[in-house]
Amino acid sequence: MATRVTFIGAGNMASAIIGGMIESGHSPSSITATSPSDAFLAPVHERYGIHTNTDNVAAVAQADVVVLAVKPQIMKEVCEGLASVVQQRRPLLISVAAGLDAETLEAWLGGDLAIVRCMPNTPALVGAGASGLYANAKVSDEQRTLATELMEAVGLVAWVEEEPLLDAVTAVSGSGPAYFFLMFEAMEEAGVRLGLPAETARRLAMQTALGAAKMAMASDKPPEELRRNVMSPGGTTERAVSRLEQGGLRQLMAEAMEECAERAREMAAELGKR
Ligand SMILES: NC(=O)C1=CN([C@@H]2O[C@H](COP(=O)(O)OP(=O)(O)OC[C@H]3O[C@@H](n4cnc5c(N)ncnc54)[C@H](O)[C@@H]3O)[C@@H](O)[C@H]2O)C=CC1
Ligand SMILES: O=C(O)[C@@H]1CCC=N1
Repeated sequence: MATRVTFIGAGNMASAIIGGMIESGHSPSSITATSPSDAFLAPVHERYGIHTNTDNVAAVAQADVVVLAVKPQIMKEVCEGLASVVQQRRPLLISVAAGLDAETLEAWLGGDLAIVRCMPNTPALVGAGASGLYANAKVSDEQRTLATELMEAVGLVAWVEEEPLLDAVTAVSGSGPAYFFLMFEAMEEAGVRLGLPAETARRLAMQTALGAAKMAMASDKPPEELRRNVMSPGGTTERAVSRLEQGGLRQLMAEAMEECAERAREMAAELGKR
């Protein structure tokens, strides 16, 4: 029988993973999503044909894998409500919440449990996600494989062996799509200032990002060399890139990503002691 996966929460991240799983051939009948609100459940049910349930406990009672996909701020309440069914059923637990560490989650769920922490990103929706995974000591090799298979269905998987590194994963890929979306906004605005229709500037910017990512992934050359290949000496790209360097792009990225990881640590401290 297919592995039965229950998502607690049916928001942006859960829907992205569910959409990607179905796209990659996972049977909708083996997936359930929960939410206290039908407003979140109706769209995922209609779009993907999965089971939905407003009762978390009933949905977990049938599950082999439980993906905890609610906001970190309500995770304690959700976990405590699930502790008894989880202790009975003992599914593999996968938390996608930023910050919250495995020890805290395990304690909220009643202790002695196999927990995988996963930091995914929303491009999972189109099968192009990037997830960092960490397993606590109770996760078996078989369960690691299961978590890998689940998340590989929606994109790239990278395991980290030290839990704090998930905050770095959050800074690179969990929050990363937003950096690129911001870049698209900025490139579109600048393209419009240079006279292009907004739609044309947007489509050119996105296709360029896609092309650059595909090319860099297919190449054995480092990004620096690929960049230099675009920069003809004395040409246009050199002028643009030196403006970005003068403006401190690298330092700005370093600072933004440090802030991101710091916020994940703060959230863990704030929420863990509740
Ligand atoms: N949005 C993103 O790009 C990413 C989000 N995450 C993590 O994913 C988690 C969810 O984030 P989003 O999907 O963005 O939030 P969201 O607000 O879109 O979704 C949260 C979902 O939880 C449901 N919910 C609320 N109370 C509940 C309860 N008591 N029982 C069951 N479901 C309940 C809501 O109805 C909603 O469906 C967070 O912990 C976040 O840190 C991780 C990586 C990326
Ligand atoms: O912004 C957040 O807190 C979540 C975690 C990573 C992406 N979105």
